[in-house]
Amino acid sequence: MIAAADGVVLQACALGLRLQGQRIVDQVTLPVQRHEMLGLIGPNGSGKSSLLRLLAGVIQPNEGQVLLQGQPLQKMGRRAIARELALVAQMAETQDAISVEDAVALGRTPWLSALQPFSLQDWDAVQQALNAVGMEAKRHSAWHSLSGGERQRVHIARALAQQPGVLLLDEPCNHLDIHQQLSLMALIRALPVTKVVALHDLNQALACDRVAVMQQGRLVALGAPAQVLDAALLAQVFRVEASTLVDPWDGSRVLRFRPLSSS
Ligand SMILES: Nc1ncnc2c1ncn2[C@@H]1O[C@H](COP(=O)(O)OP(=O)(O)OP(=O)(O)O)[C@@H](O)[C@H]1O
Repeated sequence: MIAAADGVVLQACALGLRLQGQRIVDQVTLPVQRHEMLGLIGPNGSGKSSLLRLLAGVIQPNEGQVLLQGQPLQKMGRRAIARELALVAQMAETQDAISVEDAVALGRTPWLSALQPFSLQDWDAVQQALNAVGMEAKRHSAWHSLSGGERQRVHIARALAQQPGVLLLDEPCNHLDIHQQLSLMALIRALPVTKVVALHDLNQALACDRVAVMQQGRLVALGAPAQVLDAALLAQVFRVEASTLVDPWDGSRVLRFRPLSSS
């Protein structure tokens, strides 16, 4: 559990985003605690990706602001932000003619300068990141030769090589087989950094420290998964009837769903 004294590292303050006259993110205030794993959940189109992009400074809000370590993101340079925070976007792309190792090495960019060229320490960070996602055997492979799941792992390795204090991940388990999903979630959970993870699998969300629930651009609930993900919220936000089972293997809670009729 996260102690309040750990402090807030990233904060959305009354954030609003409008696109083509539509409210995509609406008055979202969300403090992210140091070293917590915060699951960001909500139905398709509820604004999860948009909120992550706002939190990363990739897009600018129409209202409110984002504070990173207490500083307004809009006043920070890209390089300063990239030293603190990495975003692994959904379906992120990379230049075709690049090796896996070079794609991961791009994560070191915020730390390099004319006076500080790529060093052994940078290669160490790349090596560790490749090991963490189990892609060291493919380090010399061409990016375009990878499967969808392997590309996803390389994107995560690039973010890890960046060595940020805050990691934002947009549906990191997309394209991954069940073994890779479980090992990636365990890897993410064990990282000694602050994590905000957009997830569709509500059973994966149960393993987060807290969950933030989005609906039509608004933050409608925030708290411990066991408290937040009750039958009433699941019906109202996700339009499902849920039952809770207990896994006899370890006693953990498992959710099962049936769709509610749309009427
Ligand atoms: N560039 C854009 N222009 C107009 N509308 C947009 C744009 N980007 C996103 N939207 C709209 O904003 C809403 C929220 O999209 P967003 O991708 O943030 O939702 P999401 O919760 O991440 O969805 P999903 O679970 O399907 O990935 C959607 O209705 C989407 O169509």
